[in-house]
Amino acid sequence: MGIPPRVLTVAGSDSGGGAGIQADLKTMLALGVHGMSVLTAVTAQNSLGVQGAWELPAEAVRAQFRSVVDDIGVQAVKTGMLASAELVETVAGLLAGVDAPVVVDPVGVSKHGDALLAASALDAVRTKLLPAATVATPNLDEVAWLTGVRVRTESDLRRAADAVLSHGPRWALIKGGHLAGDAVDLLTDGTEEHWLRAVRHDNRHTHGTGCTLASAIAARLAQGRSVPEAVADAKDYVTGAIAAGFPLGGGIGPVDHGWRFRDHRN
Ligand SMILES: Nc1ncnc2c1ncn2[C@@H]1O[C@H](COP(=O)(O)OP(=O)(O)OP(=O)(O)O)[C@@H](O)[C@H]1O
Ligand SMILES: Cc1ncc(CO)c(N)n1
Repeated sequence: MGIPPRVLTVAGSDSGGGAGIQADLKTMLALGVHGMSVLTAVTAQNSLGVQGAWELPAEAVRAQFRSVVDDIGVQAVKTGMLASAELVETVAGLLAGVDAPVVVDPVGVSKHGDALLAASALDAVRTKLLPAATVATPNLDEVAWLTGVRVRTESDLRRAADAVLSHGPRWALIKGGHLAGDAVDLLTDGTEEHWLRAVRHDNRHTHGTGCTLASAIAARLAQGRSVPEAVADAKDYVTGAIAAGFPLGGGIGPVDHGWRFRDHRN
């Protein structure tokens, strides 16, 4: 019996099930790895926004991390919502002792603009978390607050990537999902450049896109793919999940993490 690669997500809970830990674990199941979680915060969240958020003590984050890493082991780690400077520093310190690729999704705000990271944590993300990343996956708002670079067109993506790389991640994946036109992302390590282009799906049900993409990258890295291969495959997966996103509640519904399993005759 084959043992699947193990992937750890360090992130917050989204009670609505579209983003956060829930998106990460569903993505990992869909891509054939064993998903594990270190919870950093609990959010009360749905299709309309974030109604509340409670951060866990650093001690609880450390204990979950040690339980997983010391016994089970990890082939890749993904980080998402880290809430505060203290948790960013705690997680960055824990990652230093892990010999596995790390995907950092520097989550700042939710799709509705609700804060998921304290403003006081910005410096720790720049100086402690980004240097620990094999791949950092900021969206355009996150690029702006991390580097000051404002991306308005595709031609600005290269400058954004250079600014992110200057903080030390091995690769930067700049997500152009918030631009008009095709959904174009740029992956670069400063030497190689890979442009990832997908048709934009005219679907408002996109809750969880960023978490899903980062977790898919981590899953493929754990399966031994190179960074460019992992990102290309993750992009295909998230594009299909966005195309199949469905309405739930009164606002923005989730992407469909299970789109590859659906029996469309039902
Ligand atoms: N409407 C769309 N159609 C196709 N692809 C999209 C669409 N919107 C975003 N994407 C793609 O989805 C991926 C995630 O990008 P996005 O910029 O939405 O992340 P994000 O803002 O971090 O997500 P989140 O709101 O979950 O934090 C990228 O590959 C992006 O190009
Ligand atoms: C818990 C959580 N993490 C990440 C996101 C991404 O937007 C979200 N909405 N909620």
